[in-house]
This record gives sequence, structure tokens and C-alpha cells, in this order.
Amino acid sequence: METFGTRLYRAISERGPLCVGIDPHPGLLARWGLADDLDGLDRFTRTVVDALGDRVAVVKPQSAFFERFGSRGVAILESTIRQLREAGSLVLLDVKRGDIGSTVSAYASAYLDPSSPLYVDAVTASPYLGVGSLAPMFDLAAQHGGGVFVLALTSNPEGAAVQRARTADGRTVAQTVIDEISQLNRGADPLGSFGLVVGATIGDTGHDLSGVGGPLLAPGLGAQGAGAADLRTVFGSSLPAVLPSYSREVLSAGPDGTALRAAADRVLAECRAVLAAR
Ligand SMILES: O=c1ccn([C@@H]2O[C@H](COP(=O)(O)O)[C@@H](O)[C@H]2O)c(=O)[nH]1
Repeated sequence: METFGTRLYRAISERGPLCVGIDPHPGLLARWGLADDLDGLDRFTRTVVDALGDRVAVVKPQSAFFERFGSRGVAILESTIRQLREAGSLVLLDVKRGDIGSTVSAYASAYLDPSSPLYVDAVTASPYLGVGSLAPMFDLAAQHGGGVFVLALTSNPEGAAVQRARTADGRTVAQTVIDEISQLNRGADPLGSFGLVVGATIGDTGHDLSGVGGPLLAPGLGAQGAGAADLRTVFGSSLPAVLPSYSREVLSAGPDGTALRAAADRVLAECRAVLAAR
């Protein structure tokens, strides 16, 4: 069985370093001329899958925008996941789950067990009940070739107060998360299956990402104000592991499929220029 890290490495080699989010905001549905209802949600997601599913390495549905429609929204999420897999992109479900370990086991079954209707290639997880509480996710991911992206330094300004607070040994909370995930990836080649989320908006914070060994998902590009050039400042010598992530910047080009593809191609070219110059 191939690991998620290996599959991600190949997807990036073949399709380029880009993750596009599916975030059906009410404002985007309106902009696309769609109603803010189940039919609008379904049309929006199908359009994105048809335009990008066969060319983008990773697609990241944001679970919240499906959950807000209840069980029928989640049913659309399930079919979106299926369509994306058929189209050949890796599916990273942005759910940011975290809890005590026994409950994390249930989240792991929901997203990382191949028999689940919500089975995806990878999920996002919150480490703020302790990185160790996420062990059931790490274990199931390792068992089935899945991945987990753990929040380290998020793109929102409110995150810093918690994530950059100092622990007793002088490291920041975020650095302890970074170090624990680095341990999980030890020896992985070409890329570990356990990633970190590090916002492109955060500037140079002095955190050491050099030993992570896994992918570094970088949201915050486009609508939140960061540009591809900021990746150099935030990631420095760790640029080769960066997976830039855009949602509204690309989605706002829709609903025309050609325009969506052009927007994805444009941001990919901008990121490649920075990542290639490392
Ligand atoms: O630190 C984080 C972690 C996750 N996100 C998510 O990424 C997208 C960003 O959307 P944009 O439209 O590109 O701003 C969204 O789903 C967030 O929940 C993040 O922004 N920052």
C-alpha cells in the first residue's frame, strides 16, 4: 500500500503544487447566479469538480459549507468526494477535528476508514487537546495510506495568541506541534504523510520547519491577503514542502469552467515561480 505522502508527492509532480478549496460561501453562490440552497450547493460543487478535478493535485472541500445544509448537504459532500476521486485529484477534507482520544477514534473512522461514506485521502485536525489525542487519526491514516494535516500556525490573526504562547521549555506551542509531527514523519521518503497547516499570512515567525518531513499546507493566499511571494518569507528553506492553497481567489472566477481553470493555472504559475526559485 502506498502512503499518502508518496501519493501526494506523485500528484504534485504530475499536476503541480496546488490545492484548491471548495468553499461554497453564500456570497459566491450569489455571484455565480445560484440560490443559497441544496440545488445551488450541488451545482456549485459539480462545476468546480468538472473544471478542476482532472488537473489540480489536491482539492479541499470545506466541510462547514456543506454541514450548514444538514444531512442533505453532507450527502452532497459525500458525492463531491466520490466525483473528485474519480476525476483523479486527492481529496483533503477541511474539518479541523480534535477531541479526547476515544472520540478522535470515531472521527478517524468517519474520514480515514475506506468503508466510510466520507472517506477521504486526508483531513485537517486541531492539536489543541494535545497532539497525542490525535493518535487514533495518525494510526488509521498510516494503516490505510491516509494523511492528516495538523494546525500549527494558522492564517487568521487570532491564532497567534494561542499558537505563539511559550511553553515551560521556552518553545512556542506551535513549535511543540511542529516537533511532534516531525517525529511522526521520521524516515519517510520521499514525503511523510503527516502535514502541518501554516498560513501564508503570518510573515517570518522564526519557527523551525526544517525537520517536518511532511507537506506544509499554506492557506491564506488570495482572499486573506497573502500572495505567492509571501511563501518565501514564511517558509524560507522549507519551500520545497509547501502546498499552496487557494479557495475564493480561484472560485470567484466561476461559474465558467474555462475561467476557473485559467484562475487555477494563474495561481499555480505564480506559486511555481516562487517555489522554483528556492
Ligand atoms: O489556517 C487556516 C486553516 C484553514 N483555512 C481554511 O482555508 C480556506 C481558505 O479560504 P480562502 O477563500 O482561500 O481564504 C478556508 O476553508 C479556511 O477555513 C484557513 O484559511 N486558514
